[in-house]
Amino acid sequence: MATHARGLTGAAAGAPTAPAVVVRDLVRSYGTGAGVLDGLDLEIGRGEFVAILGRSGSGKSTLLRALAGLDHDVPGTGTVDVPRNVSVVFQDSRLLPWARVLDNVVLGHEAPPVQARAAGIAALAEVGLAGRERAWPNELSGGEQQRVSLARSLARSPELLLADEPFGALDALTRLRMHDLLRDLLRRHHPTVLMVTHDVDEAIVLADRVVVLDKGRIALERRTPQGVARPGTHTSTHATLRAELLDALGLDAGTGTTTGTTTDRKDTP
Ligand SMILES: Nc1ncnc2c1ncn2[C@@H]1O[C@H](COP(=O)(O)OP(=O)(O)OP(=O)(O)O)[C@@H](O)[C@H]1O
Repeated sequence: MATHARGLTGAAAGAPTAPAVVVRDLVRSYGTGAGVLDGLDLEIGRGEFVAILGRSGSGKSTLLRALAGLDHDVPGTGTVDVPRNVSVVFQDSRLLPWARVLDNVVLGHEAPPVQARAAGIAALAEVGLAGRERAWPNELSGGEQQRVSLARSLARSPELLLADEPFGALDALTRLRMHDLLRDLLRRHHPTVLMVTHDVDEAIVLADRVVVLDKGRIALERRTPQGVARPGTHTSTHATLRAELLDALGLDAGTGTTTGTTTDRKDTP
């Protein structure tokens, strides 16, 4: 069976340069067919932001769920090492409609109630929702609900933030505002981030490194212009990288739009 080790052990735990996430030979298969993940290897450095692209059904969410430890019912092998404190943000904010905003943020928080509420109030202020603590989720816009979702993650000071198409349901303008907010939050909190997205441009402008999944393995990985090049890697300009990623996704670079190029486009009639 696959293992999901919480917390790095041994020499890795004490070494400042040790990766935050280490995935080795990860196999996941839902049925009797070919594995959705087929011996995938991935390392993510501490504080690094990795975006995962891939065609629909390429296994992006399956990988994210494995890192989140949410896949105990999925047969597979391999090892996943992640930090102890992991938060997940999904495409839909998953707020409880019967709980006020602050209660949604602190629900399940491990700290004593007073500290949890203080952390929740601070996190809501950080995402620009100071004063909305007592609002009900249905009184908020989609973008505001996603801000609450980010606040809920932030309030837990995660070492690893996993995001599954966190801005996928938002309109283009709100999405750009959320990009600015996320950058701002990451500058202050420095978690390690793995974000699944269908948007090639979003991946390039936000992440340090972009990884393309195909047939359950990594087909391509590239540093972005803002990513720090390491020995053995190369850094491209946005346009070059975009063309390269689209090619790896089997898309034509000419299909881009002003709001971003999504990897879903081929599947859309
Ligand atoms: N619970 C499940 N039971 C059976 N098959 C599943 C299950 N979850 C996912 N799959 C299958 O595994 C494959 C990979 O799914 P996954 O959700 O990881 O893909 P994805 O790359 O995130 O796709 P998308 O971009 O469309 O969200 C798909 O073929 C999907 O149908």
